Amino acid sequence: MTAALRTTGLTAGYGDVAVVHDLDLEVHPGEIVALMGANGAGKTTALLTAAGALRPLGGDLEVLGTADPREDLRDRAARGLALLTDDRSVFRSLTTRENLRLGRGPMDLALAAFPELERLLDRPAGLLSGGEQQMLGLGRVLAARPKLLLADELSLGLAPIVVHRLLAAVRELADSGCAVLLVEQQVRLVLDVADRGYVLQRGRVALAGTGDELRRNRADIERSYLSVTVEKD
Ligand SMILES: Nc1ncnc2c1ncn2[C@@H]1O[C@H](COP(=O)(O)OP(=O)(O)OP(=O)(O)O)[C@@H](O)[C@H]1O
Repeated sequence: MTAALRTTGLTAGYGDVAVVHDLDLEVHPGEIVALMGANGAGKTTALLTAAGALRPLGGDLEVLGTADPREDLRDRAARGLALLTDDRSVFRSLTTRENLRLGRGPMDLALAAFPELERLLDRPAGLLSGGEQQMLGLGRVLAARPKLLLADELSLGLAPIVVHRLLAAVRELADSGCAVLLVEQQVRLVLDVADRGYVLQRGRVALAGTGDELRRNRADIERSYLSVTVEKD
């Protein structure tokens, strides 16, 4: 099956400083792929480069069947990519309703995924709780029925019960055929839903495997965050 996202020997970073090196990664329609690693490992840099918000420094990048390094985030969004950043991607001064109207999909689909948003429709998004803001950002994305979702730290600052709710919605989206790349530090949470995953260490893939393989290596992955060498079983 054709990958929705494929990087081959990708180098990414800022200016001429590379922080992600030689990254080979694939995300296929219908699967959730976790990109894990400690603070500063290069996860966000890889995600933003795949989205088109950063230009690759080298290597190849294919997004939804097109390998054009001149494409930016706006081009890719028009072709079915959705990016959810760790600032929750909501406009704080606009109401929930206005935020949903700015999305590329019908508001009803967002409200079907997260009915709790209904009573918050007239409230400025900046006054919503962290979990509600994340539901709003994700709901707007789900409503657009993207072909490829790139999400950064969905769990940031949220209670586990809210994170499970968000991840369940992401699972449903993937089951409907969307390819999902989830950047996440919290290994245990993301491996509950991931089909495959990669662990980055100082900008390089230290470990890659299926969800089952990675779940067996959970403790090793967590130790790798403390810079202990990761080895497969
Ligand atoms: N705008 C920037 N300019 C220069 N260097 C940056 C910039 N943003 C990030 N970096 C550096 O790139 C490296 C990788 O950062 P990145 O944000 O990709 O890591 P991360 O794995 O997502 O970490 P975290 O989990 O803490 O968000 C870090 O050393 C960071 O300091």
